[in-house]
Amino acid sequence: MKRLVLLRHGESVWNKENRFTGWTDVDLTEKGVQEALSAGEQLKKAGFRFGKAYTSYLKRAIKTLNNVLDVMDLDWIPVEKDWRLNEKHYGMLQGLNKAETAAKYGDEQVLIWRRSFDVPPAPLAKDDERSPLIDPRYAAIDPKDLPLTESLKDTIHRLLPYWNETIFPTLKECDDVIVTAHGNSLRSIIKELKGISDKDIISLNLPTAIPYVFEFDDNLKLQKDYFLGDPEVIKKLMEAVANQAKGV
Ligand SMILES: O=C(O)[C@@H](CO)OP(=O)(O)O
Repeated sequence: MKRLVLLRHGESVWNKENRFTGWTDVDLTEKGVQEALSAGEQLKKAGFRFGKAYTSYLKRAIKTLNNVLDVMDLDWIPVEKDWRLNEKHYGMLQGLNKAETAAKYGDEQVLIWRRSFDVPPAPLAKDDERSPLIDPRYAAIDPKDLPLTESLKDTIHRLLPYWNETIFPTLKECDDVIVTAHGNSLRSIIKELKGISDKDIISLNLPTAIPYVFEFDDNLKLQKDYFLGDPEVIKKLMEAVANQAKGV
């Protein structure tokens, strides 16, 4: 049996402040660190032995992974960081409070920006100080590939080649693989793995730091998928994510 774990980072400072984050490189809160540590404990208890890990270029995902691997005494395993696992770029919404934005533009418009398949928020200006085009960490990447805003469709477009060519084939060599990333970059992978339609993906909301396990047979055919933890608690956490952008 082969197992893939998808893990959204623990609570970040901007999750706590209920702000759109996207590519902004905010840190974990103390609660976020604790969430990551308890995800590590759960994974250890469930007998995972990761052979390889993948994460994004953003510290909330990187530090979540480091905390998980530390608890599991797996700090030594190869870790690959890639910008294509970054969160969906939220354009001009980055930094804004979600509930205030919903109060201003309406719940429905904000739901479209957050969860519609192909409607991106307004883009950052090219010379905005937050633009990835002037951030040294993306200097080696072709500027035409760097987003100033994204819809989920755009996130999938940049992530899927990396998923298909690099992450997924790792399961041929390693029985257990972990990916720590972000709500929407992970929704992109889940959509692909489970064949979820463009319409149905709208209602999938991922809670922070709850391991989502995918089991495959030796031919890498998906057998089952499940979250580690109490289903009732997880359902409530998912609803809370969905409700973050209700107008105040
Ligand atoms: O702000 C963000 O970058 C994401 C994830 O936290 O938010 P949302 O759930 O609204 O897509």
